[in-house]
Amino acid sequence: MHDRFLRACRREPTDVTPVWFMRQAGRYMAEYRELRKKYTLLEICKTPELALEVTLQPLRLGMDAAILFADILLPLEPMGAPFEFAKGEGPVIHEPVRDRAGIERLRVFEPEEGLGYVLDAVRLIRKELDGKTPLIGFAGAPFTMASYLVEGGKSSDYRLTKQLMWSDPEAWSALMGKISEVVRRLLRAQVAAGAQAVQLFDSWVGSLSIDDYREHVQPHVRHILRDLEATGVPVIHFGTNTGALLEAQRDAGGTVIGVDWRTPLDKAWQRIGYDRAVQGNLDPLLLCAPRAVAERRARAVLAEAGGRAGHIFNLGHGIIPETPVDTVKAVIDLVHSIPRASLQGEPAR
Ligand SMILES: Cc1c2[nH]c(c1CCC(=O)O)Cc1[nH]c(c(CCC(=O)O)c1C)Cc1[nH]c(c(CCC(=O)O)c1C)Cc1[nH]c(c(C)c1CCC(=O)O)C2
Repeated sequence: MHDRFLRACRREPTDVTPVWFMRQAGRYMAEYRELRKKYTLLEICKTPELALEVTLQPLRLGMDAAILFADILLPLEPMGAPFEFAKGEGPVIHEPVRDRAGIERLRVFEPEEGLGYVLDAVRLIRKELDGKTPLIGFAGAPFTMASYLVEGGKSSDYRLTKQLMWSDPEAWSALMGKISEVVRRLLRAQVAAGAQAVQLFDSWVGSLSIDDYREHVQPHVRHILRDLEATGVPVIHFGTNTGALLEAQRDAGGTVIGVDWRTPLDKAWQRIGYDRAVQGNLDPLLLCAPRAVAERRARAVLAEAGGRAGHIFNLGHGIIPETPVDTVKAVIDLVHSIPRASLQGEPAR
């Protein structure tokens, strides 16, 4: 069993630092682009054999974990808010939810009924990986999901989302409550189907002040994470632009806290506390820099982690489509070439 990743989640010592990348499956890989000529993104997500194929594609580069191929928006359809991935625009939610009536209509569904195909994919991938590489399941966190539901798609300032949050806190709380329960059940179901770790993506939560996070978001995230921690499976709690929120995110829960590249990893870990594992935090754009630069910065991330048990090397956000595969492979090889013990006591900067 290839268990570096799971050991690091539990802060147990490993030979070298485990590494995987958010969005490690996707358009930067020729195999993926080839498959996308024949199928839409949703068709791939809804066909377990195709989701399996795409999940496995990046593993030839040597990652220490696989991540289920799916999307954080998939629960919106069974909740009663269908959407599509429109060419060039990203996700489009057909009827955005902006008032009490819309929130009341949203359904809290049973994952085996509403998202059976995702759970079938988890079972199929687990069987195929046969214990060799651990499988990470995932879901979107309530604020990030709500931002798509309310805005109707991507947004630069989350104006409508914040307006709802401030103008009708009761309705906001009902919305967040429904999404959290959907996400809690979905992650529980993924664990029951065989996911060996789960990650909660709160990609856009960094747009909030600490006060708004604590008042309007943290209780809902806690509802999910406390319950998942009780399964004994590691839970990764991730967001971007979260330099001001790290302690509050830690308080909401998570075995592993994801850190983006704007906060140096040594400083972040000190603030989070060494009783949690950390994941991160190379700037994903560095994978598009000259290889020597990418490698130098990757070494700096490892030095900041200081060889402490409980660091999972990753990017601070997802791989972008323009990334050269060779650089991805070079960084994975570099991380795997450095014994963890040799990093101990090395000055970080
Ligand atoms: C915000 C968010 C979404 N989806 C996701 C997030 C959180 C992580 C993050 O912040 O990047 C998470 C996600 N989406 C996808 C995965 C698969 C697993 C992986 O390899 O990491 C994961 C973990 C597939 C996907 N989901 C999507 C792609 C794009 C590829 C395609 O169109 O084929 C992939 C591989 C589409 C997607 N999905 C989403 C958007 C905004 C878009 C369109 C923007 C874009 O084109 O990149 C919502």
